[in-house]
Amino acid sequence: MGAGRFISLEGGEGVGKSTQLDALSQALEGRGLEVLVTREPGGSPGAEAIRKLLLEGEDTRWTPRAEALLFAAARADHVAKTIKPALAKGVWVLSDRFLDSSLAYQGEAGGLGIDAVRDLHRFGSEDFLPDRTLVLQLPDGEGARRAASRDSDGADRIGGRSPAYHAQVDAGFRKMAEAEPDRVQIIDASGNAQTVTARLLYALGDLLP
Ligand SMILES: Nc1ncnc2c1ncn2[C@@H]1O[C@H](COP(=O)(O)OP(=O)(O)OP(=O)(O)O)[C@@H](O)[C@H]1O
Ligand SMILES: Cc1cn([C@H]2C[C@H](O)[C@@H](COP(=O)(O)O)O2)c(=O)[nH]c1=O
Repeated sequence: MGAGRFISLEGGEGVGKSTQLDALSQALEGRGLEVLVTREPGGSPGAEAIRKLLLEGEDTRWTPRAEALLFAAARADHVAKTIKPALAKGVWVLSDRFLDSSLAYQGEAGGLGIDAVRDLHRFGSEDFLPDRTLVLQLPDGEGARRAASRDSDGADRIGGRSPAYHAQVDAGFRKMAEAEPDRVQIIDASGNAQTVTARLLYALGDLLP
């Protein structure tokens, strides 16, 4: 049994994370790896229940602090019940969003500060981190346009926040890549899906068996 790896795919709304997770899991399975695709908020029964609390309803449903705590609680359950058990079996775990979404959305754009949100992760998930975090980035507004044409029923509680909020989210992801360059890498998400998948595989080259 080879070592499992934990990879998170990050970025703003509609940049192609779900599309790329499907393609990446197929590419990794094609290399003989066992792969589990999961997501945040969610990925375990308890965390999926918290997902509904977080994404449904009015923007004012939760205070910024309560929102950050709910994300951290969902993540703690996801890590303990899904991610760590899979890694222990040698599975490659690919997560649609993880900690860096909380750092960018709640910490940077939400105004709580990156350090405060990282402290919640230290407590909730013992600072458990991905082996690699790949942040998909598109020119301003492009992801929102893709998401809008996909979602005929409108955005969720957080996706529907202002363009200024989402611009700060993008800036937050760039800060994380600067702060932790070995773990967090920005990937150009423009061009067709196959081209983007090739960029992702290249960025994982040193981890592949
Ligand atoms: N490379 C691409 N070029 C053009 N359109 C794309 C590309 N990749 C994905 N799309 C389309 O853009 C839309 C958003 O893609 P996707 O759902 O994968 O993004 P996401 O990052 O998972 O979104 P969200 O953050 O809202 O969950 C979908 O309609 C998808 O088919
Ligand atoms: C993990 C995480 C997510 N969010 C936000 C980002 C999106 O607006 C939604 C999740 O929706 P998706 O379609 O499944 O991407 O939640 C956040 O604000 N903080 C987080 O930690």
